Amino acid sequence: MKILVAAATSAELGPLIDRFSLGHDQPFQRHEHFDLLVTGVGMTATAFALGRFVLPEHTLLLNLGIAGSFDPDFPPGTLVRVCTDTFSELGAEDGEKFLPLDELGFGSASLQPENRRQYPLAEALPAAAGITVNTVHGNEKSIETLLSRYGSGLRLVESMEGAACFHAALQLDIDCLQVRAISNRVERRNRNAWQIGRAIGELNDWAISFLLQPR
Ligand SMILES: O=C(O)c1cccc(C(=O)CC[C@H]2O[C@@H](n3cnc4c(=O)[nH]cnc43)[C@H](O)[C@@H]2O)c1
Repeated sequence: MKILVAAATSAELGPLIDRFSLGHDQPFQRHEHFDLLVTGVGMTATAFALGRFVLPEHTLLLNLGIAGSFDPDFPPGTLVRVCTDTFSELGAEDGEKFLPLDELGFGSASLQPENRRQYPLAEALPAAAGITVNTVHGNEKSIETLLSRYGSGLRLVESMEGAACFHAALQLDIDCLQVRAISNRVERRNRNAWQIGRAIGELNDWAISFLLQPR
């Protein structure tokens, strides 16, 4: 099994990069245990990078990063496994209504990986539902609208890449795990409250253990 680790920024994987003596500046690097891809932020950059760098030998795409949380049970520092992820902005407006992709007849905006293998270290993490966005929510009205669409009790987290990774893995017929460390609550933008260092620490401790498992 060869793992492709994908993250939006090298900063999110700083401790892992140091632990495995990799470089902080190259987008794609090979290591005996895994390959590492830094995609850039957002779904377009992620999809393009995965299209370029996923190789036939990769059997697992491991998407790692920080994320925002809508759920008070997932405060900053919490590690979650995103099991389902939705392109929440893909659709059409009809006056006050939002018509998701599914209702337009263009397939499903919500994706779930179809994994062949089991991954106990990932499966032990709390399960979350993800939405993937181009615009980080930071406005009370848009957060209220979003929660009225998806419900507030859904263990919901937000990233800018997750669903693009699930899409690529499904297209390429490979396993995919998305593990995110919560860096911030999704609320009226309050950058001073983001706990990025703490989230990166938790994420990298987990990822290093995962990659060092005997396979
Ligand atoms: O400022 C820093 O030191 C810093 C270090 C590492 C990473 C960052 C980022 O801003 C990473 C961007 C990345 O984070 C995800 N993210 C985090 N919170 C949210 C959110 O509330 N909504 C959506 N995405 C979020 C996202 O996947 C970005 O790619 C900064």
